[in-house]
Amino acid sequence: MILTVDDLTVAYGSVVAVRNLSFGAEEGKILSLLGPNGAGKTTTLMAIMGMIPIASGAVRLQSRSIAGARTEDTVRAGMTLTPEGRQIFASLTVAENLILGEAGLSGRDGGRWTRKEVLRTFPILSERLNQDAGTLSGGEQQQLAIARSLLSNPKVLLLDEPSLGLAPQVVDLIFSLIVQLCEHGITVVLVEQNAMRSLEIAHHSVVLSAGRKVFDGSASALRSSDDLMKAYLAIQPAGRSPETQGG
Ligand SMILES: Nc1ncnc2c1ncn2[C@@H]1O[C@H](COP(=O)(O)OP(=O)(O)OP(=O)(O)O)[C@@H](O)[C@H]1O
Repeated sequence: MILTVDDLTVAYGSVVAVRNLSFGAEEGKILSLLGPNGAGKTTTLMAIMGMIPIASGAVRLQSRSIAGARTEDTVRAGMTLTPEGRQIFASLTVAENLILGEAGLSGRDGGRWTRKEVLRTFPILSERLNQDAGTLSGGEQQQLAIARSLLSNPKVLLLDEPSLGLAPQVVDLIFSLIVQLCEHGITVVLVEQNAMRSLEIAHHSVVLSAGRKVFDGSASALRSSDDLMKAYLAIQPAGRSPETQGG
């Protein structure tokens, strides 16, 4: 396992959002982290990135303990989060947003994901380099957000709701890009409200409900369990359309 989370508990004051969560992400694979609204998915991603404190538990990236590490050190160690809502700088150009993605990483060994390589993977960004990021479409902004994350050359990329609010054909593009990243050897932890689509590309899945793990197994096993799909992802056996919302 390239990323191991062991007995993680995270609380906001007296509200325990994630309780005794353990899971592992296998190198070069896609892990789909699912669950209804408020299940604790975003909290999990932020806690393992060191963006919010953890109450207890261990997090290891390539066997190295990163629990409690500063986010920038975790990024340097090889794990990056593309947050929900993209959080690009709207009033800066695409090029400036990419430069910020590279900032602070000087001194790190060069990796595959140079700006040139990123622009090759996301060609639309090449055409938009001098445009303010705020003028991009939702799908283009999401590509910019992922591109910026890639510039830190992550071994593990955490993606929080990358398809949120995008038109169906743009969702297709984003999902195919995620598969491409995986083919380049990047381990992806994918939080998605579009549970069915996510399970189509994922190898493994972990399902949370009210902060606790209720499933940990292959994506195909989850897809074929009508009971789990219905109970935790609100997907009826007869209604398994790609548009079904999964939390
Ligand atoms: N900043 C915060 N302060 C207090 N409670 C919070 C905070 N952020 C999240 N929570 C609570 O923690 C729990 C888990 O929230 P989280 O956002 O991690 O869930 P989620 O699975 O990502 O949900 P969603 O699909 O709605 O994004 C929820 O009960 C939520 O209300």
